[in-house]
Amino acid sequence: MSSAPRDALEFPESDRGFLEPHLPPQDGSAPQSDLPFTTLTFATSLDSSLALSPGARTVLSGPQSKAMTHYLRSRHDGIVIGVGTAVADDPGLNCRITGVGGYGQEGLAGQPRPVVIDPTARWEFSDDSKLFQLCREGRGLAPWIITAVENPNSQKQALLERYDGRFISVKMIRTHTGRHQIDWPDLLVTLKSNGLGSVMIEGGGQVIKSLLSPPYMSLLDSVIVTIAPTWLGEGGVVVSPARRFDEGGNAISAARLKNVKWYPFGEDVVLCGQIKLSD
Ligand SMILES: NC(=O)C1=CN([C@@H]2O[C@H](COP(=O)(O)OP(=O)(O)OC[C@H]3O[C@@H](n4cnc5c(N)ncnc54)[C@H](O)[C@@H]3O)[C@@H](O)[C@H]2O)C=CC1
Ligand SMILES: Nc1nc(O)c(N)c(N[C@@H]2O[C@H](COP(=O)(O)O)[C@@H](O)[C@H]2O)n1
Repeated sequence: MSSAPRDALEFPESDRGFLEPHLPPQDGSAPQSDLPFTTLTFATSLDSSLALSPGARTVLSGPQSKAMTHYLRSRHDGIVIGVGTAVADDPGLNCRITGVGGYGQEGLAGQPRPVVIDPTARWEFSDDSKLFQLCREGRGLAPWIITAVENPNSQKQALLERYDGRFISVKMIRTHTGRHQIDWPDLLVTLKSNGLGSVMIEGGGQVIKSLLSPPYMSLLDSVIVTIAPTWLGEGGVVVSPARRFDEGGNAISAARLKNVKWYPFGEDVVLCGQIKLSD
């Protein structure tokens, strides 16, 4: 054991039990699959915003639900975010729960692999980026960057490789508006084949919106949302999936949860459930 850094978080045993049915099984009871156990998890305001604006790092979770998110990180092998979040937040994407590697334990056991979806390899990370600071301090893993670019910038490649991160080039679909659209099953299979048996997808808005659309929402095993008692107001990064219509052309709900449980957590409430796929 080594001493835990000052930013270590506590998440007591007594708070962990309720999450267990919503987490990747620890007893090997998960069915054999090419796909990882996939959890969608994020924090939202009462007006369904993730952040004050696309470029603004915004604290929504209170101390208890923040610690819960770090516990979730300890229970998944990878954390997936979009490049918009990487650029806006310069995130750490490590697990800061006391007892994991770098937080009271030698090595990096319990640290998730950060995975950044960056179709055009536009993220201008450097040695000063938070992720690499944490790598140097032995408190986190280097990112894998998912891109459609076949030969990304060699300086960026060298920096990534210095910390044992890498670019992973995948095929992406181009939509009629010219945007890249990841093939989610293909990405998840790639992550599993690279050793990530479970992943949590944290956001941001575009990532969540695309995952909450058919057919991709069926890939989600679990959804865990922290709801903070605040309205961020107009101009926020809103989570609102594309509209859906029934055969008669009437608008229907875009996505719905089943097996829902609500847990008050400090001033926040944590909502756990699974995607309801049909009536
Ligand atoms: N409250 C919370 O829990 C969280 C808040 N955030 C916030 O969200 C904001 C960023 O959200 P966004 O601007 O929506 O950015 P984003 O993180 O969703 O990234 C958008 C970019 O990622 C790529 N991307 C996303 N989905 C893709 C797909 N399906 N296929 C291919 N490429 C895809 C594209 O390059 C796109 O431009 C930040 O302000 C951040 O702080 C982010 C994560 C969690
Ligand atoms: N659970 C949660 N609550 C919030 O209030 C948030 N703003 C986020 N954001 C996500 O966490 C990432 C930051 O992680 P580090 O603290 O830097 O490790 C951020 O990039 C979002 O993915 N999440």
